[in-house]
Amino acid sequence: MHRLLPSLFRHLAARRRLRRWPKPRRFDRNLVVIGAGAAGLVTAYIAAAVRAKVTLVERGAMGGDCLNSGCVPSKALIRTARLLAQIRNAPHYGIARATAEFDFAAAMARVRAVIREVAPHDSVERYAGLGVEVLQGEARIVSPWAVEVRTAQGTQTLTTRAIVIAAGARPFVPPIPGLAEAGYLTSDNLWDLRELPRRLLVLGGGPIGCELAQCFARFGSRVTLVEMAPRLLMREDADVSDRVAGRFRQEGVDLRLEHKALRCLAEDGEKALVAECRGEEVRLAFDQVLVAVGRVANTQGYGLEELGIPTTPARTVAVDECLQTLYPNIYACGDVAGPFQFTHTAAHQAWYAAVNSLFGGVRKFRVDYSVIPWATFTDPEVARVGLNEQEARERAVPFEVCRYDLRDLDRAIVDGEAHGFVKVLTAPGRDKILGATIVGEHAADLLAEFVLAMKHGIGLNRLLGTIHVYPTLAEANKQVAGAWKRSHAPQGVLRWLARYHAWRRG
Ligand SMILES: Cc1cc2nc3c(=O)[nH]c(=O)nc-3n(C[C@H](O)[C@H](O)[C@H](O)COP(=O)(O)OP(=O)(O)OC[C@H]3O[C@@H](n4cnc5c(N)ncnc54)[C@H](O)[C@@H]3O)c2cc1C
Ligand SMILES: NC(=O)c1ccc[n+]([C@@H]2O[C@H](COP(=O)([O-])OP(=O)(O)OC[C@H]3O[C@@H](n4cnc5c(N)ncnc54)[C@H](O)[C@@H]3O)[C@@H](O)[C@H]2O)c1
Repeated sequence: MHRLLPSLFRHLAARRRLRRWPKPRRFDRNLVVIGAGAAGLVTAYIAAAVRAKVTLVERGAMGGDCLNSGCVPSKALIRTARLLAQIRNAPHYGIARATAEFDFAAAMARVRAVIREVAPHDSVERYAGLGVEVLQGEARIVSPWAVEVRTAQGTQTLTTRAIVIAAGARPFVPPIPGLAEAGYLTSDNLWDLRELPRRLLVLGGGPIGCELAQCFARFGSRVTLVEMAPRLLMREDADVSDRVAGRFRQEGVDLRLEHKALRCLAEDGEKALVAECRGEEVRLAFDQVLVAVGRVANTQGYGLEELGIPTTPARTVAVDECLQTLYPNIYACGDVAGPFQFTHTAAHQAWYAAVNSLFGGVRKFRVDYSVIPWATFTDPEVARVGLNEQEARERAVPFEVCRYDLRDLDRAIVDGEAHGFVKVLTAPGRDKILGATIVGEHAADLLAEFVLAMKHGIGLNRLLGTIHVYPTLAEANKQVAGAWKRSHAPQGVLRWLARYHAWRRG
């Protein structure tokens, strides 16, 4: 009962807050969704599928960050970079001479072509066909019951039963003196480049910094990666970061870990970043700098301040476990709400935002964050679901670790890609999977089996009992289950069996 009380009080307070605003007698819409990125598109899709009258408002390009400046362009660029790396590695496969004449402008043109090819999936036409009204303009919440939309044709105010905020995030640009004067790239404007930077400084060793630093190094830029933490991809375990850092160094990336950016300067016709490393100042020259030090939610300028909807210390819109804001009919999902910043988590939350905003009066659902996977598409690829070692320790969750090294896997050897590992955390003495990390070729695809297993409570014993095609990379998942089984073999029974067989031999 005591657990229900706070949520009951919250509910009553939210209702009281709503009553302060004049309620229309009739509503134009059941739902207005702000933002047509992954979160907003999926919210609108679900609302239309259950026959609600829904309007989706987008001020920029349909598809948001993922399609236009995030996942799609970055993965298209990675494809080109990977091909170049493979061509360089051709002698390893018995091809004595394979040369490539790389054309950066053409690679960027391909990126734009890929965006155009994917764009119909997120287009106004597709969503109109699904029953969503799409307005291309700037939305502003003027009351919990009304959204004002400014389009090229004029301004209109829509009354609505519910609102879902899916306004996304943007690159965070730190206040580094001289940075604005030096001019900088972010994941928003990088795609406008037509000439390959000769020396590229990448600020930030998170997923964006790592994926793009490796691409540009493979294209032939001299890349310096500056990261203030002691390792890359700090959310992953140290053995994961080490594998990625090792490859980066091999490929010529100048890794500057434990370097904190202090200021940018222009001297002798050259731009440079001054960073601090263990009390010393280091000068790093560059032609272009890419800022990739995190993304910050869009929470200003569209009515949250006026309605008094608060933000969290992480600067996202404050929502409860059902994605509800301070108002019972306003929800938020995707990057604007956090805590994750992925396309698939935005889409996952969107189901809850749509269903809770439309049917919350009857029943509300808490977002299930129990099994969240993600991947960083570097080479080697890094993929994870559930806990890793550092998180398990931080949360004081008891665990055991089993590992399988991909250098032993037949298919990885055949492919000339025998590197990386699969690491699984299990509950002590049991085969219950607490988390899995894969480093290596196609890690993100291989992870799907662990995601399914965790979601449906399938343990390593049942994974071991599942036939995997030979020779595939997916066999690594079975191999790690085998490693777990061997380390948990009942020693007493085995000793007894050895005696039994000896007795049988006479
Ligand atoms: C370089 C890069 C690579 C990435 N790679 C991956 C990846 O491989 N896998 C992955 O899962 N994730 C990846 N991400 C993250 C992923 O792109 C985001 O998590 C995802 O796009 C978030 O979706 P969203 O709908 O919450 O926000 P967004 O896609 O940002 O959509 C929000 C939309 O709201 C609109 N909007 C905002 N305010 C208003 C307003 N007032 N009126 C009207 N419209 C408004 C914006 O114009 C925008 O289109 C990557 C991100 C970057 C930058
Ligand atoms: N493959 C994917 O799924 C994918 C790819 C790209 C981005 N994303 C999403 O986008 C989000 C943002 O990515 P990101 O890489 O920009 O941010 P991030 O927060 O993940 O990493 C930023 C890094 O910059 C470092 N940093 C911050 N300030 C610094 C400074 N002044 N000097 C040096 N280093 C500094 C931080 O220590 C951190 O390691 C990710 O969290 C992820 O959710 C996902």
